[in-house]
Amino acid sequence: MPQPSQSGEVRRETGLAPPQSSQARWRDAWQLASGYWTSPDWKFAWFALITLFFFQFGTAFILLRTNQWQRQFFDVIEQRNASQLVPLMIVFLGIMAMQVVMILTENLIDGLLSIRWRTYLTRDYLDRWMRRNRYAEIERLRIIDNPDQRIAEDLNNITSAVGTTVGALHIVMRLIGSLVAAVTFAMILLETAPPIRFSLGGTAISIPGSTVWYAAAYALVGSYLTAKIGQPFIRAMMRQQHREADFRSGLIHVRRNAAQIGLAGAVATERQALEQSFDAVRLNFRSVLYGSLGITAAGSVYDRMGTVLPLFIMVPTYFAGGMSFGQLMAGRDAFGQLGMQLGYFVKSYQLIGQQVSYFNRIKGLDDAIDDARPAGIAVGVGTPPGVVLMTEGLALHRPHGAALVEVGDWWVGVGERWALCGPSGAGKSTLIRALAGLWPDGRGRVAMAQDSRAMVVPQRLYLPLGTLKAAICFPDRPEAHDDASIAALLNQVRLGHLADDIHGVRLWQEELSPGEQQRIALARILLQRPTLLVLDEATSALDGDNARHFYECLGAALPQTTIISVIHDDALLRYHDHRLIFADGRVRSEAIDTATT
Ligand SMILES: Nc1ncnc2c1ncn2[C@@H]1O[C@H](COP(=O)(O)OP(=O)(O)OP(=O)(O)O)[C@@H](O)[C@H]1O
Repeated sequence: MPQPSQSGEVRRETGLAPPQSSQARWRDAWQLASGYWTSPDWKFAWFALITLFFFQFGTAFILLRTNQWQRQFFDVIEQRNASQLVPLMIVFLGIMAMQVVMILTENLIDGLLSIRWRTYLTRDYLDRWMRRNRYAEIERLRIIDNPDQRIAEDLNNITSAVGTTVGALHIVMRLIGSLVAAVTFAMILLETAPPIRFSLGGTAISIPGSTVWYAAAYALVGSYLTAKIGQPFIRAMMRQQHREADFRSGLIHVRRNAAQIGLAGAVATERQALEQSFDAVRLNFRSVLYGSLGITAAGSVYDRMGTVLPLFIMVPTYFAGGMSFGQLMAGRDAFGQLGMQLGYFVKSYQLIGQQVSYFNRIKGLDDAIDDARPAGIAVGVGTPPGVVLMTEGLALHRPHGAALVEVGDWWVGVGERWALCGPSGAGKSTLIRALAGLWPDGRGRVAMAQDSRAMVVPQRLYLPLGTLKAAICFPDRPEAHDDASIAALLNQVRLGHLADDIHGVRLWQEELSPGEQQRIALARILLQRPTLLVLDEATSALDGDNARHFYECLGAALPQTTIISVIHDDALLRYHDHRLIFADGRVRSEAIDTATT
């Protein structure tokens, strides 16, 4: 049964995680968000942060000036004073110009900060995800779903400033701006607000600033109700992201295996599986939709009420001659602004909910990266003279602890050629992974000679995107080798017909047959000239003649190279001098009499 990790995220097959405590959630979010401000880019980061912070005061100042302007404007109308209209219009244009300049500058800084922050986080996560083979380990154990989406999309959504998603910093800045503006408008309202008078137990009580209190109460009640209405929406959003990601990875899986699915006549089955996966998206979308409708309804009632409620509250004072028409209109604007700023939470509830789910998913990735268990199998360097590879007390386990095969002590001498034989599933490929340091489950030790240059060739070769030359030279850069030697190699491995195409950029992994890919592997080996070569069924797709040619090329070109190869075909035993036989969870070694094979 998969267990929840520290973040509460569980392995994908169990679905959504139980909710985290809000304290832990805030701590994790803080850790993720704060790193950039102490990174090498800290000067720009702080410059942008401080500038954006002060811009919030600038925005509040502009809102204040607009409010004062409204008051003057409506007073001029009440007094029918036409001569003041032109000067007021000029002031209005000035305020508007200031506002436009501020918005543009703020957007520019926001955008630059967003991409630099994202760059920092993306590099950090790529480093940590790929360091010490964590990315392969996460896939091998299927710890979390879609780490790619978390790095590409969730980090973008957290740091974003422009576009459809409003990022975390943007929301924080708007909250600060709202607070500053709320204080400013509370001061304006205080100017004209009559006190609230009532008697308590015979004592007359007077609280100054009635309108301010009404606006604050209005915003708090609105925020509370929206928070309540919004809770199911957040849960539905988190579910939606998981399901969207599953649907997308299903599509990618079908695309990658298109030919195999067609050959198996399984198009209808796969189509149905995709439909089911999309059904999960579709059904949950209803919850997202109904949740967002609830929030939208709450938001629009809140907005509408905010425009008339202050008039009903202040009109009695106006009728009693306690304020001018301009003050009434400016008071209504101030009430609306105060309510809007205090109630930013109302409007931003969806955004905060989305951010919480992005942070949670990134935290899940963090846990998966940091969740590295101590390796049971130690891999090191240093062997006795004449030994190129050795194991000591090596036992291989399955990922969840069950024993797979007991290898014990095994020494491979310089120049020896070992065949690893045994039934399917006995653990031959797992031993090779352990030798390469990619299988930590088990106990014992693997050591390699200090000066050895090892190369591991799996059954299915990895061909990077790009030219055929890049695929042959990999992991070297293509420029490291000249075209003529690559063409000669292609001839040597019986792929001479591709020699004119080495600069063609194509999907070589899809285009070349498995047997051709195994001959590309041979070309790579001849180019790299390793001192220790480990082959895992590297000729499984070749016909008998080409498989023999493969080993004969190795024998001729790399006579000193030590070779360990997993084989199923006894006809290839003649190219080896020892074999390691896997049977019943153990191994035994024996010498091969090459004269009789
Ligand atoms: N990532 C993994 N997660 C869980 N089990 C695994 C994983 N990789 C391998 N195994 C299991 O370990 C066992 C040994 O697999 P391995 O690939 O080493 O066998 P093999 O001897 O190379 O087989 P074959 O000859 O068919 O290639 C198998 O039962 C396999 O299911």
